[in-house]
Amino acid sequence: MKNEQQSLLHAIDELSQNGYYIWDDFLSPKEVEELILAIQKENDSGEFKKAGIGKQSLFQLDKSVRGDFIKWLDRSTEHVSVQNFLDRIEKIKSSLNEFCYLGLKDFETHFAIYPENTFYKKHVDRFQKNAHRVISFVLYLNQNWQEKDGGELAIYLKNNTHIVQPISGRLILFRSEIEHEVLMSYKKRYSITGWMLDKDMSLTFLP
Ligand SMILES: O=C(O)CCC(=O)C(=O)O
Ligand SMILES: [Fe+2]
Repeated sequence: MKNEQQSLLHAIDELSQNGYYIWDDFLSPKEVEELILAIQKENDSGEFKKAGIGKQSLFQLDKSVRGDFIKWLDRSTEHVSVQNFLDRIEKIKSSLNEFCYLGLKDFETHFAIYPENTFYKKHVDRFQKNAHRVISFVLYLNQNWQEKDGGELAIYLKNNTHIVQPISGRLILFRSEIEHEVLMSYKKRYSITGWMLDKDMSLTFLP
């Protein structure tokens, strides 16, 4: 059994070699449970908004591209489970800077709910108008996920496609310029998605 520091170093090593890393049991079932309760509470109080594509003036809503609903997260959250998750991500970010000199300055993250029969078409997270996303991460919160539920993440690597099941407690990290897609989800799908940035979040409107 690896200790926390060894797991972290292993993740960073794999991420830098392969461009992505799947970290199973990143959170315990109890931690996942608490995050699901937090998501449901926010959703019940109407905090989720239909997700758009593009930034600022380019922002648009288009159900034929993505069907998820999101709620942005930050440190002011009342949910301790979210604060703990943000701390874990912060630690990965610092280690990536320490060992890979990525110069990451900040990260942004949101809860995501994909209702039944929704998807997110093939895209990249880093593009001309959103050039500051360096590493994407997604934590999955789908207890008892089964093949028939769908909603897998397809990542399109140079020579092969990797299909990632959105299993509870699993974190995936990948370079934001890699093409990827959320396949049709036949069951309500919960996750936390985020991006590590090479600029302070308040400055990302700058080139
Ligand atoms: O939920 C996932 O598996 C990926 C989500 C995604 O690609 C995005 O929000 O940009
Ligand atoms: Fe994405």
